[in-house]
Amino acid sequence: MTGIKEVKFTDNALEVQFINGTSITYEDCWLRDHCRCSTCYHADTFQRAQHILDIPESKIVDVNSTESQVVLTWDDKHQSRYDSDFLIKFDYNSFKEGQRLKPVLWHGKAVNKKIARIPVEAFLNSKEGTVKAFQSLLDYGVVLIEGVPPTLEATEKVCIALGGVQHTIFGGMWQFTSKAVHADTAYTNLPLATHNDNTYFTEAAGLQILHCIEHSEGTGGETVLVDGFYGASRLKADFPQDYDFLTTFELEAEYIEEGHHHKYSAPVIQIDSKSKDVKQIRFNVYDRAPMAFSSSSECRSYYRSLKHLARYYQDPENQWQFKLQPGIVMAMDNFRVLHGRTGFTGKRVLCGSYVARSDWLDKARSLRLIQ
Ligand SMILES: C[N+](C)(C)CCCC[C@H](N)C(=O)O
Ligand SMILES: O=C(O)CCC(=O)C(=O)O
Ligand SMILES: [Fe+2]
Repeated sequence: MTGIKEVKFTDNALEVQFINGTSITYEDCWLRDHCRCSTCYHADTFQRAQHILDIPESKIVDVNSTESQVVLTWDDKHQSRYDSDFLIKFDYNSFKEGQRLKPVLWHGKAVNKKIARIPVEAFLNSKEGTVKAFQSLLDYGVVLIEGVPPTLEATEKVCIALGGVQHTIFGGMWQFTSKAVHADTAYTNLPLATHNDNTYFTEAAGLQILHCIEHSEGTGGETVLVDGFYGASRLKADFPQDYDFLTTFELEAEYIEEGHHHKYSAPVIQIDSKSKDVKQIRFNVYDRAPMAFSSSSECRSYYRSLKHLARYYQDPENQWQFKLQPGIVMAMDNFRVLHGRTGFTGKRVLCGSYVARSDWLDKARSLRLIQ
C-alpha cells in the first residue's frame, strides 16, 4: 500500500503523486464517475448507481488530501472521497500489465512434466487442488484430473467444477464413439490432425474436456496436443508477413448437418489490440468454408500462411502425444491448445463437455489467479 505524497489540481484534472514515485493524472469527468458515495455507487452490488447521462458535468472547486485519501468538493456541493489504494490502481501501464494473461509457451512432450495432475478429490474438495488446476490451464492450457470413475456422471462433476457444462448442437455432456451420430469426423475412427473446435461458432468453446472411458480390442486413438500460441510465436519470428495476414484476414469456417448450418469468419490468430498478445487461435483445416478472394495475392497469402502455420502444428517435435486412460479427465484451453488423435481400431468411448471461456475465467478470477 502506498500513500499520497502530493496533489496538484489544474482546471479540469487532478495530478496525484504517490510516495512510491508513481504519478497519475485523473480527468474530472473520470473522478466524478468514480465517486464511491452511496448516491453514485452501490457498494453492495459493485455497480454504478447513475446513468452516464445523469452524472453532472461538474468542476472541482476544492481539494483536501491526506496520505491515505483525497477529498474533492464539486461546484454543485457534492463531495467525493477516494482512497489512495483505489487511486493507484489506475496507473495505465500497470493496469494494462496486470490484465495480461501470461501463458508459458511450450513445445513437445516435456510439457507432460509441467502440467498439473490432480487427484479428483483434491480438485473437487480443496482450494489448493482447484487453484493448481486453474493455474495449469492458465500457464500451459492443459490440466489432468486423475482418479475419476469412468462414467459420464463422474466426469460431469469435473466439468461443472471447471466452470459448468456448455450446451451446443452436440449436447451438454456428450458421450461418443466411432458411430456417426453427427456429421463430423470426430464421430469416426479416422485420424484427426491437431485443430481447435468450433471455429464456425461466433464464440468457440473455452475448454474442451475429454475422458476416454473405454478402449477395448483395439489400438491407436492416442491424443495429440500442440500449443497454438507457440506455433503463432514461431510464425511471427519466421514469417512476419504470414503472421500479419493471419491476424487480420477473416477466414470462414462452417459446420453443416441436417437442420444446422453454422458459419463464422474471423482471423486464425486473434491478437489483443493494446498488448499485441495472442488471444485466440482458430485453426481447423477441416472446417474451412469455401471462399472467394478479393485478389490473387489474397488467395495465395491464404494458402501460404496457413501452410506455414500448419507446419508448426504438425511437427512431432512440437506435439505431445499420449494415450488417455480411463480415470484421467483431460481439460484443455480450446482458445490456445490444438488437439487431435491418431486413427484407431476397436471400441473407443469418450465422454466430456465444453465449458464457456467466460465461465472458466470466472472461476480463475474468483480464485484471484487473474484480474
Ligand atoms: C465430439 N465433440 C462434440 C467433442 C466435437 C465435435 C465437433 C467437431 C468439429 N469438427 C469441430 O472441430 O468443432
Ligand atoms: O477422439 C478424440 O480423441 C477427439 C476428437 C475430437 O477432436 C473432438 O471430439 O473434438
Ligand atoms: Fe476436436
